Amino acid sequence: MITVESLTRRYAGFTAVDNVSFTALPGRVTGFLGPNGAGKSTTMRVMVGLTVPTSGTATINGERFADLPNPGLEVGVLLDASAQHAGRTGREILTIAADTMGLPRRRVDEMLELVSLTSSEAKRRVRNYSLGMRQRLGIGTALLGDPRVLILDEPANGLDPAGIRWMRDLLTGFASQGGTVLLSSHLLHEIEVIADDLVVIGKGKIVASGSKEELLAAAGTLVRSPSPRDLAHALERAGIPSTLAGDGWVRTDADPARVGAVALTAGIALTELRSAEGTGLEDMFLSLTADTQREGVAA
Ligand SMILES: Nc1ncnc2c1ncn2[C@@H]1O[C@H](COP(=O)(O)OP(=O)(O)OP(=O)(O)O)[C@@H](O)[C@H]1O
Repeated sequence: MITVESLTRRYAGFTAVDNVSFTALPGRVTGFLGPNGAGKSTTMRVMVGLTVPTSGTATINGERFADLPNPGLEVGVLLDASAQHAGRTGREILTIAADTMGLPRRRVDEMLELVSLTSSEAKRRVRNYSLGMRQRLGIGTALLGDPRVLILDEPANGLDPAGIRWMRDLLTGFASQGGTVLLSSHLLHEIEVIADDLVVIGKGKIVASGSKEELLAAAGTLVRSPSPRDLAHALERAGIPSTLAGDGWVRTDADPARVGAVALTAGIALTELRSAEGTGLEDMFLSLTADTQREGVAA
């Protein structure tokens, strides 16, 4: 289990991660989503002791990463597949990691087989690896110590379609045996297929978290108007809470018929009105993070 509590990380007056709390549970794949620069990598770096938090904590099975005696046996980490020593071969990288963790050398061959790197590829220097091969090697390194927790930043990056499916099966299999998986990805379709739980972050703050089903079902109503603020005020007067989602969109939990009636009574023109349910993860993601998107896109 991964527990993040009131985590904040500031850089010279800029708050990259702002009072973030969530858990990633055993037996489940938790998808960590957010626009570029939202704070995903920073949060994951704090989890694995690479970045010191300004305040708050991140623990793995109740312990801070820095306090784990042999961290590779508890948590497998893949944050940047290109950060591996480019002058070493794949086999050397796995062998050094196995020695560091006190694991038998046979684990190296088992991992090479698991991630489908051939023995001739394993002898090649990592600088000559393709991105997908580096990613496979990174996954092999993460799984070497047979950990119960995985923290993966964009693990599908660079993988071919068969590789993406392999990764999906690997991670769902890992979780189904009681493992905890936290993965970030911009591939929303991948997340939609694989994740049980979602944590959505925008501009350093959590904007939604919960089970995928809950979040997709509770998408509510999306309504668009040339006067979104007037609409939000009219809804408020009618006792309906709403949020401005940017680009004229307003999101509310009330059903579309009620929202339409309020707009009619208030004389506010609408350009679109629909239930957000069933629109899928991409629309949910874009509407939840519209205020924090560079492009200002809405659902
Ligand atoms: N060492 C640092 N010094 C200053 N700012 C930093 C540092 N590390 C991260 N940031 C800033 O913190 C913010 C969050 O970055 P982070 O890499 O966590 O985002 P992300 O959600 O992983 O983005 P992406 O989807 O693009 O990978 C960004 O604005 C980034 O520029």
